[in-house]
Amino acid sequence: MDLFFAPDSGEYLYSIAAVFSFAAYVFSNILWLRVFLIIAALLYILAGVSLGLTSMAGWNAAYFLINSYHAGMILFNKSTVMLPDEIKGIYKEAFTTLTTREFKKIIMTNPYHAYKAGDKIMSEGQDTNELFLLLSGNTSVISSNKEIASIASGDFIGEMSFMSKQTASADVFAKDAVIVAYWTHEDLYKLEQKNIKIYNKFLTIVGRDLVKKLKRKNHKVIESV
Ligand SMILES: Nc1ncnc2c1ncn2[C@@H]1O[C@@H]2COP(=O)(O)O[C@H]2[C@H]1O
Repeated sequence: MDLFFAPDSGEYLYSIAAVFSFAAYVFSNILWLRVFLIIAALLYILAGVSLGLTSMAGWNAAYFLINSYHAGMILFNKSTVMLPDEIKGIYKEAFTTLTTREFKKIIMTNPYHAYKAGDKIMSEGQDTNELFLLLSGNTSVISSNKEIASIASGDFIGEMSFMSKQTASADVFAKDAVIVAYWTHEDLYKLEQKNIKIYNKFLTIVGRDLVKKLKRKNHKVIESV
């Protein structure tokens, strides 16, 4: 404490705080930036108390609280959550670019839809407003009265019309009991506005799904030649 109240200690603390503030802006990683600003704010508070500058201490207490809150939120969002069994495998297969918390939040945007065997999920040529993710069950993709593909759990349905802004390219029927998570285009627009980083990760996942389907189609064509 003596050292703290020693003459010049306020000046030293102020200088060290300034170094931490300066260093904070070197980081492009927002968490480290905030951690350094938290340390700097603490040092400014001590400097303010030591120098008898109440407003310096007061304002930095406010900065300390704001940055602590945001750093806490970043760590909270990074922390792992338990995923329900029906989505654990799907997460590991395709969604690991999102944190488990982000994935859980996205997948639970709307209550799941359930379909019985034979139910039509999408109609060729119709405008679609929903993008589905098949959580369980199997579906059949039908065009010109022929099954052109089947879609299993972990795959999207309706991603083509979502990406191309065109009508559905085929009919899709449930082959057995099917459960899907879904997003309206409005849901995804809201996600884009609210969190562009998560939205871009989500779009990349949808893009990968399309590539996977294209590869499957290529294999089929090669096999049939
Ligand atoms: N060749 C294919 N392989 C896998 N899925 C397909 C294929 N063609 C169409 N689909 C799916 O069927 C859906 C019909 O609606 P969309 O065109 O929006 O999106 C389509 C895909 O999800």
